[in-house]
Amino acid sequence: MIFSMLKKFNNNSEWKEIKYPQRKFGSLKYLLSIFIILLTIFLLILSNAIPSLTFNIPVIHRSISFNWVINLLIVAIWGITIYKSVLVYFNLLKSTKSWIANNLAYMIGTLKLFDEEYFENITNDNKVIREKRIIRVIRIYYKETEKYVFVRIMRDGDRFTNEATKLGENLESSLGMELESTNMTVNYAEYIFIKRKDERIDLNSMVNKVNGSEEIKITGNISYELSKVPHSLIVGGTGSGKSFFILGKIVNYLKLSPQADLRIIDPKKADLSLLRFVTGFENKVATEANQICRILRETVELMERRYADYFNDVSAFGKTYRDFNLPVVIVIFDEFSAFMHSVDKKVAKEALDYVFTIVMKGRQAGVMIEILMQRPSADDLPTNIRAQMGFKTGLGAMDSIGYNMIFDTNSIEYKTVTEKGGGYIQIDGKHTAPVYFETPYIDKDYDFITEIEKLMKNQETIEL
Ligand SMILES: Nc1ncnc2c1ncn2[C@@H]1O[C@H](COP(=O)(O)OP(=O)(O)OP(=O)(O)O)[C@@H](O)[C@H]1O
Repeated sequence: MIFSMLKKFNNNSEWKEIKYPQRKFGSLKYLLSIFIILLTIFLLILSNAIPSLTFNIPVIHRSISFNWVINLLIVAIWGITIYKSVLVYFNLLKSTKSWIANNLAYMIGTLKLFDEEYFENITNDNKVIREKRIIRVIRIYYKETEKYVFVRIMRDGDRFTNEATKLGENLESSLGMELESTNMTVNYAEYIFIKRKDERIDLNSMVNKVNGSEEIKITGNISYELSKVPHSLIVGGTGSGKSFFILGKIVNYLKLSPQADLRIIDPKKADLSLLRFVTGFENKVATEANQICRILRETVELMERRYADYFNDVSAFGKTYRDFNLPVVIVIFDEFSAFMHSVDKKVAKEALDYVFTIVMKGRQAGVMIEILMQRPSADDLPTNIRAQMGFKTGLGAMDSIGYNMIFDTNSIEYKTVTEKGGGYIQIDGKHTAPVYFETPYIDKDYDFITEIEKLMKNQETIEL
């Protein structure tokens, strides 16, 4: 029994209900439990349950004579008292340990997430006393894992049903933890908090070697393997940090081994187009429609060549470009929707067909695409392409319609993004819902072009 109690006490991964108002664990009860423990020890000695102890106190033992009824009574009282005192201590420990329960109960109190009604009582001298009683309390459950705290607020059709979906910020400040993601269902609103606060990383910590393969790190808590999440969508308005994010990614893709083979599409001839002045990028930057289609066509041809050369018999079963040490090929397509609107339908269709082929077939051959756009528009980026984007980010302040378009979900409570480079991210296989993040920090004096030139000089032979 004690073991099962211990197990129950230690098991944080079960859902626990928040009690409101909380039961006070007063000092009287604490003193009483000490008294019970002392009494238990005394009775243990008297009832001969600890022979070694009775051996040490022969005077007490011999001076009292018991008949069997008294002995039985003592054993019964002993059993009950030891059970009660252990319970009291476990509850005491539990009440001090569960700061989550305490903080959530405090939140219920401060936000008045309960309903009260007046009841009338008649006293002995026939006086009518009106007293307030709590008749309904918002139902909150929580559970803990090593990394997360889950808080579930039940939606029972009462006045708390709507409230349940709006408590993200209050929960964040009550628990002092960062909201990682939310999950809204008809029956409950679930908030998932990360115990270890996520950290913005530095640009130079983005590539990590993990178990022989390279990981791209986005924040302290978020990282992914390119070979598993090949295609990306980055959405953000002017000044949201899109360019810094993609330039940071470019620098780090050039640090991969073998070094990534990058192709840049910048129809607005903005920052990215300047890379054409960097040695090695001359033929890999496109700004005009015909160049853009050429780069896309050449990338598709390279992909087909890789399939013909490396994946043309059963020995390639289950293998990817990494098994043949091929460099990853990444097309970075900036201002995608602006391009689609600025060219005639035939060119737009040709470009879209190439993009579609890459997103459908590119993963195994290591041919990938990153699409950047200002606004997420279902018309500009067809659903069949969007659905293949395993890495999605929405940067900067955006309305929920914008976020919903990127992440295909409308059950998330998004907080206002004020930080430059802040936004929401969802990576397939890593997140089940978008989470807040900040792009790797880049110093304002950082010289991208010089850094990229340096990295290109170190370039190994790249397959063409
Ligand atoms: N990761 C970052 N680290 C440091 N500062 C950043 C970061 N991201 C953005 N900023 C700041 O925000 C400013 C705007 O970022 P950026 O130029 O990337 O926006 P943008 O979305 O590309 O806008 P536009 O489309 O107008 O180019 C930068 O000049 C920089 O000061």
